[in-house]
Amino acid sequence: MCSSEELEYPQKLLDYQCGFLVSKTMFTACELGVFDLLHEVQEPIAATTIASRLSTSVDGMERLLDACVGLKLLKVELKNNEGHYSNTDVSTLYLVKSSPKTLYHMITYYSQTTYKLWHFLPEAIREGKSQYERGFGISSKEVFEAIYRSEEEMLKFLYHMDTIWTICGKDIIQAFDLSVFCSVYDLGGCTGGLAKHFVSTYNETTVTIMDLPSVVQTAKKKFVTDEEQRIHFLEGLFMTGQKKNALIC
Ligand SMILES: C[S@@+](CC[C@H](N)C(=O)[O-])C[C@H]1O[C@@H](n2cnc3c(N)ncnc32)[C@H](O)[C@@H]1O
Repeated sequence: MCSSEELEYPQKLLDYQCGFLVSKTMFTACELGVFDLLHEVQEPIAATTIASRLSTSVDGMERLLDACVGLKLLKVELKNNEGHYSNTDVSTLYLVKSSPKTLYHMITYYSQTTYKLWHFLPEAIREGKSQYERGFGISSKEVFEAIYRSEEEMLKFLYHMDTIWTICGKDIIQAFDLSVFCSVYDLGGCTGGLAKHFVSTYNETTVTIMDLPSVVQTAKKKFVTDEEQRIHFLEGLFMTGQKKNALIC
């Protein structure tokens, strides 16, 4: 049932209609390095300075900064009649690239990959298939071949996946009592985001991550340190219909 307010004024629909404008404003500020610069300078600075440091137009930057103030991603104060901008506490924690809790990698993935693919949502619904071919010129039937179309793209995806666990991993692990399991296999365990929370919550548990060889090699190099000794890796393929590796859990 709709409320009479909703029938009088379609606020929800207007919000849905404009949702992508909000997303793209935050994505753009992240990608251009606005939050990183403001974190680096550690004091409120004018739009002209920000535009010059980030090599953008002044007019465009002023509009972006004011939109970010409206979205509460930035703060502004007047000094000599000129707006000076700084990060909010939330932006410092989640939007600055160097923060341990940064969403930067997930945001840039959404901006550069997910956003582009969602442009073809009508085609995806009509055809019932992913739109990597239209979006990125990759015709593979295997979606992970498209996602991992280059080493650079694979790394971007892995950082994107890892970010999710830095935000909600602890809550997910603590939502269940998993203490009875001393040996855990994480199929498609990727960078070990879940595994790290597992071994830090349960002192006796070992986790074996099974993933594609290239992913395992990158995870070992860039995401899991030697100190995390209770995390092991297994290279292989699952669900391909090919009997390349037997996996017994
Ligand atoms: C959506 S990601 C999820 C990653 C991880 N479970 C997480 O939550 O962060 C799916 C994972 O499955 C892996 N994967 C996809 N197809 C695979 C296959 N045929 N064999 C092994 N791993 C595969 C990918 O490399 C990726 O790490």
